[in-house]
Amino acid sequence: MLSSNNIPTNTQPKVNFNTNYKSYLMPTDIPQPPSHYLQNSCDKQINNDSYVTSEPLTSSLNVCYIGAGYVGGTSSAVMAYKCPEEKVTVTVCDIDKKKIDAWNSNNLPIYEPGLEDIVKKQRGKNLFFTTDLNSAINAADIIFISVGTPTKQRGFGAGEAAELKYVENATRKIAQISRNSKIIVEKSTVPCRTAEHIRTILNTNKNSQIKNNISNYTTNHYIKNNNNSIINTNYCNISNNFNINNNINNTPENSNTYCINNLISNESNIPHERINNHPFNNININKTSDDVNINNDDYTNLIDSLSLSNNDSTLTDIDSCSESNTCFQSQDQELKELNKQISDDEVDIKIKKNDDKLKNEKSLIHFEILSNPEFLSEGTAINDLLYPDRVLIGGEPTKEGKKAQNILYQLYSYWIPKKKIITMGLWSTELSKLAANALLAQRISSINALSALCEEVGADIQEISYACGLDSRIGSKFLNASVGFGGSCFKKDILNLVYLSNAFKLPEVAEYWKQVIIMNEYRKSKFIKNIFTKLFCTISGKSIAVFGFSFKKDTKDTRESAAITVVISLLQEGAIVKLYDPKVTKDQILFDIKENSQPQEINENISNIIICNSAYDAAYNSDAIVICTEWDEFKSLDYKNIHNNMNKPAHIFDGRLILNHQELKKIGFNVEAIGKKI
Ligand SMILES: NC(=O)c1ccc[n+]([C@@H]2O[C@H](COP(=O)([O-])OP(=O)(O)OC[C@H]3O[C@@H](n4cnc5c(N)ncnc54)[C@H](O)[C@@H]3O)[C@@H](O)[C@H]2O)c1
Ligand SMILES: O=c1ccn([C@@H]2O[C@H](COP(=O)(O)OP(=O)(O)O[C@H]3O[C@H](CO)[C@@H](O)[C@H](O)[C@H]3O)[C@@H](O)[C@H]2O)c(=O)[nH]1
Repeated sequence: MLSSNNIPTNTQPKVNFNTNYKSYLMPTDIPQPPSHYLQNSCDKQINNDSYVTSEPLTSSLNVCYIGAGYVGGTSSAVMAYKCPEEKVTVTVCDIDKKKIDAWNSNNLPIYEPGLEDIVKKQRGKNLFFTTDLNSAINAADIIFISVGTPTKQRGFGAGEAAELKYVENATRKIAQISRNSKIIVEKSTVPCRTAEHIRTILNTNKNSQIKNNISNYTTNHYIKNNNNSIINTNYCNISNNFNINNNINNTPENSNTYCINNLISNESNIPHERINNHPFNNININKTSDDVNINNDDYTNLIDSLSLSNNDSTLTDIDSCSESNTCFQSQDQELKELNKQISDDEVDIKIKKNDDKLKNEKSLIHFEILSNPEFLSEGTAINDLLYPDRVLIGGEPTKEGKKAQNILYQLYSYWIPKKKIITMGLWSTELSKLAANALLAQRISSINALSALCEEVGADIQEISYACGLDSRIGSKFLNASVGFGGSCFKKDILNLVYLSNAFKLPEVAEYWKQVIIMNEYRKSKFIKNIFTKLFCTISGKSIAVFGFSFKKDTKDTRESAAITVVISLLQEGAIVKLYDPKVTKDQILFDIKENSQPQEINENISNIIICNSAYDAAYNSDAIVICTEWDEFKSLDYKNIHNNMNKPAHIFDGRLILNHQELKKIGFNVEAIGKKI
């Protein structure tokens, strides 16, 4: 049985929230839903009935997640845990072997309360982690794309737009590999209308389409070939190592792909955009010491054998041999057999026959795209996935679209009350995700803007939050003032919204949302400036203990953590930073400091940071404590003892409002906190 020790539990009395559940889905040790869970179902149903039917899933489902990060790893595990093992198999794949190895080990790549127990329970039963994308994609009925969509660093939209190359790569991979129809689900957070791009890429690159292209090009090739002798003077080095991947690499230095492209374009004058779509752009032909020279006949036969093969094994062989030369060996064998003169007529007939067959095959593959954004928060991911406020399923209002929505709806209803599963249009679903994050972040920036005012006028931001939160129209959540919000999502998703607004020529809308980020940066810098001022306007040579480095408690994720900005600023002022975080590793901390330092500062910054094993070690002989993350353990430290071992006057700067400030004052600390005068 599952040990629920680390799975988030709820102390509320058990609620039998869905009597339709089969008993094996509700063993008694599964964490129970929060008491409000069933009562507050969504106020407004968006025409659910027109999208879904009550048909249950009739056959078993193979689910694949592409991307084994925070979202792919946790949501797949919960899906495997909550669905019947004999009905739903979940395979999570990633190109990062280290990450997959970690998912398959006792040392998971991410920390989330409750995650380890669930993974240990399901792994090897109906939950699998693999780097074998091809097999996972091939076997899947439903594929969730859960790769990263960070802010673009270069080129158009740099600093604002979402980097969609990982989504596109995953999509192209699906197109290349798929041999049957699939439902493709956008799980990653993407800009509005990305589903349209995914659909276009899939439909123009599906495997049979690729074969069609090959055969068309081959036709050109032969005709050209017989009309002039260019090919006779061209020799092409092709290694015996085929590797289908998504990297289009046209540089002559790196790959012979260039050679093949040149060959094709020189010969047949095919425009470059067509070359870019050519299947050989998806076949990376690496140079190795085993390079072989392929002459005209072998080359044409090679194309012939690729394009005219009646079964799928040729491409499958190539797919599966990315790290060995076995495929080419068999290819080579095939070439020898095929190495005979074929008359033009024969070729044309052969191509025609295959084109008809392939066109037929192509028409059978259908990809239906759904949008199903994830709303989990780090640190509470398992609870959020078990008891989400809502699940959005966006799809096309077509027969196929509704059918696909219905399948996903049925899958989720294994553990989520049906009223919480909302079906709606694709674009609304995509935008809802950005909107939700923008609204949440906006609340924090609003309260943080007020906190700055509180510090000047003598009001207390916690009292303001309490007073405002009691208004049921406002609500009390996400009104905690802090040193600033962090995490991998808020900033990037708002920037994405800003980019989208500008792209649609709505500069006022863009400016409005941008202000949420400007306020967040302001909140961090005001906090840092206060530390500087209260330490007598010089920090140089002083020891500052920093408590917490992750962007919030209960996660070891440090992406966009406010602590990074605080620590870098302290180091820039010449402080010795003694840092303690209960979960973040030393390597991660040093990586973040290096990444965020100016090149000329890196060495000095690294030599002035000491990673400590406890809060007590960090505070020992320090001049000040700076709380950056609200880890629970910081609330119950022996601050009297800590104070005794600090340089005097001992300062404490509470960037998370988690400490008892009056008690600390009594001990003798100089206490400063966000949004109040102590
Ligand atoms: N982290 C969160 O709390 C959270 C919550 C909700 C939504 N999201 C969104 O979900 C998406 C994923 O976020 P994350 O935090 O899980 O990212 P992550 O960086 O933790 O994981 C992404 C994974 O995708 C893998 N990957 C990239 N390209 C691949 C490919 N072609 N094939 C296979 N694997 C590939 C990477 O190796 C990486 O392991 C983002 O769009 C994010 O905005 C994140
Ligand atoms: O009142 C608050 C609440 C949060 N924070 C900070 O805001 C940041 C984000 O916190 P949170 O939203 O809890 O964590 P995330 O994991 O970033 O989750 C957000 O981003 C995810 C990725 O898109 C979404 O799925 C979630 O719904 C959304 O809450 C953290 O630094 C928190 O410390 C505050 O300062 N004050």
